[in-house]
Amino acid sequence: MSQTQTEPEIRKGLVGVVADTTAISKVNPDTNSLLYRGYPVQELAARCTFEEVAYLLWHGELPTPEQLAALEEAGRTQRALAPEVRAAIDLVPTTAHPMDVLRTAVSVIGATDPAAEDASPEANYAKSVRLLAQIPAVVAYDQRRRRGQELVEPREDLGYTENFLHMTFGEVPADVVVDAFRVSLILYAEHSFNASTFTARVITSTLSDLYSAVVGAIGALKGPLHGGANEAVMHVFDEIGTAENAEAWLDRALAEKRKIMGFGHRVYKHGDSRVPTMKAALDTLVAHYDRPDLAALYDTLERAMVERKNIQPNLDYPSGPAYHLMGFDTETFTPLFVAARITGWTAHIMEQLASNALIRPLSAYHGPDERHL
Ligand SMILES: CC(=O)SCCNC(=O)CCNC(=O)[C@H](O)C(C)(C)COP(=O)(O)OP(=O)(O)OC[C@H]1O[C@@H](n2cnc3c(N)ncnc32)[C@H](O)[C@@H]1OP(=O)(O)O
Ligand SMILES: O=C([O-])CC(=O)C(=O)O
Repeated sequence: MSQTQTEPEIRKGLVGVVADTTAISKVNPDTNSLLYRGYPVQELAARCTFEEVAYLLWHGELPTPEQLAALEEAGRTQRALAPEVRAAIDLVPTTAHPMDVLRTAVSVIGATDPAAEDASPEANYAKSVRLLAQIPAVVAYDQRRRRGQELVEPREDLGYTENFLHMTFGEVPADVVVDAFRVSLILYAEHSFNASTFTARVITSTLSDLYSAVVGAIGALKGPLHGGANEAVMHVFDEIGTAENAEAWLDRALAEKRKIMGFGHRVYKHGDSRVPTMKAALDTLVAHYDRPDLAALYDTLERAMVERKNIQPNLDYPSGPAYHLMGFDTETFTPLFVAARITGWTAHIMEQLASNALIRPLSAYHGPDERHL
């Protein structure tokens, strides 16, 4: 760049860049609040089913009883794995990460949908409902096959959350477990322009199809700086072992300049608005499963991290151990995040299409000046 040109302002990682408007959710780090279509997420977590929240994110309003019944009915009848999706899952070795299996399965669901290229709002809504219904079957079957267990067929008499757990574990667990799972799904459902949602919007902005956008979003969510952190938190807990080891482990990890999984956030700098609600759900699980040792490790590491770095936990910190207590394998945690976030992603895909502009930022070249052979 010549001396006379002014340097463009680079916002590495797009930090602080407002890329577009959205009416789906509002993350406010100043008031530490998160609204879905205007409703505080804590109120939704206290009072709503996951399907009600899905409907809210997609349509902008909570459903009437008739609208909810229609959504539930549409979901219930699409819960079973199609044979070609099951066959595709079986082709993926169990050495692959479950996020890779889910990414592949969603790709096959898209490739076998005759309406995949239909980008009308009606067709995209139908695809969103289908993915909401089918992702639990993929996640549950993949965990079971890794354990050498048979597939469990869905039950149409159960709600979404109960059926998800039934397909995974072959039984519906205690109410306290079902409820903690429901809360986690609602808290994970949506979070404005996070990396995976933005990925989905970038792909959508080229007028690619909804399934391609979701496959890309799954890839973005997999990374440990984003959704992969809920799995990584559990690996940290396993590495530390017990609460007595937590402070020494943390000091070592910080000295090695490691990022402590489950802590920090790009937007929230004084704590994640969702953590108190998820921590309360974790507490009910700790009591139910009688695991004060896990709670002690959780508290000790959090206290030490706040003391040393003044960095607060994010949602993945309580979700990881909560999913562990529910009985999920650690590698299944991020696919559970997908099962929830499919609602937010698809809401954003539809919002992007309704007012589309190709997303294509500029870059400042810093390679060699023009030269010739
Ligand atoms: C649901 C979700 O996706 S929530 C996010 C889940 N991800 C994680 O939990 C992974 C761990 N956390 C992190 O890596 C980061 O906090 C991120 C990626 C989430 C946010 O990162 P950014 O907004 O880019 O913050 P940034 O990386 O600039 O951090 C600012 C400072 O805090 C430090 N910091 C931030 N998070 C952490 C952490 N978890 N452990 C140690 N140090 C941290 C950084 O090292 C940096 O320090 P420095 O100024 O001395 O270099
Ligand atoms: O908003 C973010 O950057 C990450 C996050 O918490 C989420 O996607 O839930």
